[in-house]
Amino acid sequence: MVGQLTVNERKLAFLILILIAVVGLAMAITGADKLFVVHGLIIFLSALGTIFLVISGYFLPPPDIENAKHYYDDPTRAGIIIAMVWAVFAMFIGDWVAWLLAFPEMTFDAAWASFGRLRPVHTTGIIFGFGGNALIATSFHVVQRTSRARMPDNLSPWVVIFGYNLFCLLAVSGYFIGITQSKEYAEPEWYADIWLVIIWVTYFILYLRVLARRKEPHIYVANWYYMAFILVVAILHIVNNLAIPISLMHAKSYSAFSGVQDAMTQWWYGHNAVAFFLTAGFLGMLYYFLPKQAGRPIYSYRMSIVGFWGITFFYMWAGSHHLHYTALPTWVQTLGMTFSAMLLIPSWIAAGNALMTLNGAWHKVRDDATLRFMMVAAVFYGLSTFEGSFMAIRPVNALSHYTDWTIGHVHAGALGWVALITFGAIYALVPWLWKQKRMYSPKLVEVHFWLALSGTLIYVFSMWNSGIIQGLMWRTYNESGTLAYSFVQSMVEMHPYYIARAIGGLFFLIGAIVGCYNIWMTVRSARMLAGAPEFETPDLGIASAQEIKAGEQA
Ligand code: HEM
Ligand code: HEM
Ligand SMILES: [Cu+2]
Repeated sequence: MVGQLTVNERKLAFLILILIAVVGLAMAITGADKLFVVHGLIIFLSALGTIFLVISGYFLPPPDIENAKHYYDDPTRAGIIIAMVWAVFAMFIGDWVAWLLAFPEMTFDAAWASFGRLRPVHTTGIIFGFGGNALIATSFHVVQRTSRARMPDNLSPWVVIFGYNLFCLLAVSGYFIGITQSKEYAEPEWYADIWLVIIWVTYFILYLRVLARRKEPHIYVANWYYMAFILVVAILHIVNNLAIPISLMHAKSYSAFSGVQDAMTQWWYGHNAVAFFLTAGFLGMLYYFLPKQAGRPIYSYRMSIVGFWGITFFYMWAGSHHLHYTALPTWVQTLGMTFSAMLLIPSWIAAGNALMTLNGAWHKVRDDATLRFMMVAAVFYGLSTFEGSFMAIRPVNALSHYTDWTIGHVHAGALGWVALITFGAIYALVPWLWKQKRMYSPKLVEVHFWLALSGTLIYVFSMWNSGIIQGLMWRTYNESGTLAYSFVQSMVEMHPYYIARAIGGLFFLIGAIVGCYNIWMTVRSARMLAGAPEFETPDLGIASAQEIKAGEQA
């Protein structure tokens, strides 16, 4: 990593890290509560560790000029590996939580192992650790290729990757020890939030700087999706996390909002985190990697643009579907419901566009598990958005809300769509980046595919069953007008489904571990072949963005 930095960049990296270390140390020394001290130490040690990394390469010869003519891919390589580490960690915790729900005694009487703490470790680790790193890594790749422009400097992408992972580390370590502001998907406290703002703004500016250097007149549609992801996540994060810390030496803060305004702000955030983190960013991934891997232009470039504006506009208004039958004014609920129904149109435009792109390449879908990952992801994207629009209808939500149906919907999107498209993109990207003809073992990609697909189906089907049973049991009355079942009776009914879900999750986790092994072996064989003539990757084709776009004319 350091070998690629110029002398000035090394100095700057050193200074920035010293500054972070000082802040961490100050937090640790002045902290008025123990939790704050622990986080100060984590910041201090992370910066210190990275300083050693920089120092160890400080006197390496600076990069040659030749190098600067190539795309800068080291941060992408690092980002992919970090994403896979988060994947295994957070899926392991997810499966643990799944077993915990079936066997509640598994907490061993330890606070850190309770459901309330492990669950956000799973959601944050998987969405932000796995998903976020994969989005950052692939966006660096895509923006350089489709703009035919290199990173403007070598330091900024590393700042983004280091800074972002420090944020994830603060978040996840915090939940274990009991730091949370109790806002779903926005649990980290004020100092971590401020740090993320700095990193996210750096990321957005970096993205714009690459685009400003572009030699391609057109800005390819994948970049629009990635930019919407970066920009909107910044807005959501800043507004939802407005809070006042009880002091500058405490980890705790109070939200600037209260009551129903707080709820609405939170679900405007939570819903649009789904929209712009778990959807727009991954659609950017889809629109680049699927046509590339299929070797076909996008079916309709116009549809991809129309879909973009539909998704960005409609999603913004739909957040209130998380607050049906609450103190929120009915008209706001109705507004959210209406926009959720309309959302189906741009969602299916995107899913349909992806599937139609495969026309003429279906034999490749049959033979190539990487492409099949992407194809199935598009199908699950279509399914989960249909389900979401349906669940947003108020009377339907009366049944689904508070039940496992929601969890089933979440994981149809999260496993079926987000994780599968990511694995597809990573399996395409790893051989390109490490200059190999293909993955170490295409057989293992195939094995991963079937484990992931069966795991997803088992997970989603068991949650649909359990969710609908729960919903129906909770609303069944007997002749005297009282509830026919107690809550515990419904819990007993859930037990077999919870075990099934945990087994499905285990399949999914094993698949991810197989993926790690395969990626590791690909990287290793690339290292062993270092010095041998490089395989010319198809991806370096200059006119790539143009070719992918050419769909309509063809
Ligand atoms: C090995 C695979 C996985 C397993 C076993 C698993 C398991 C779980 C469990 C047990 C819960 C708690 C459910 C509850 O509160 O009743 C949960 C929640 C959640 N998981 Fe996963 N998960 C997995 C993968 C993923 C992935 C890949 C993502 C995202 C990309 C994800 C995102 C979420 C989200 C957003 C929630 C919160 C859902 C809600 O409260 O509505 N999970 N998961
Ligand atoms: C047209 C698109 C979609 C619509 C209209 C939609 C709608 C909904 C609705 C109505 C709920 C239930 C709210 C409740 O009863 O509490 C929900 C929950 C959720 N959906 Fe979707 N959904 C869509 C797509 C997706 C996708 C693609 C993903 C994931 C990649 C996703 C992730 C989630 C999550 C994480 C939750 C749980 C939030 C929570 O309570 O923690 N949704 N969605
Ligand atoms: Cu929503």
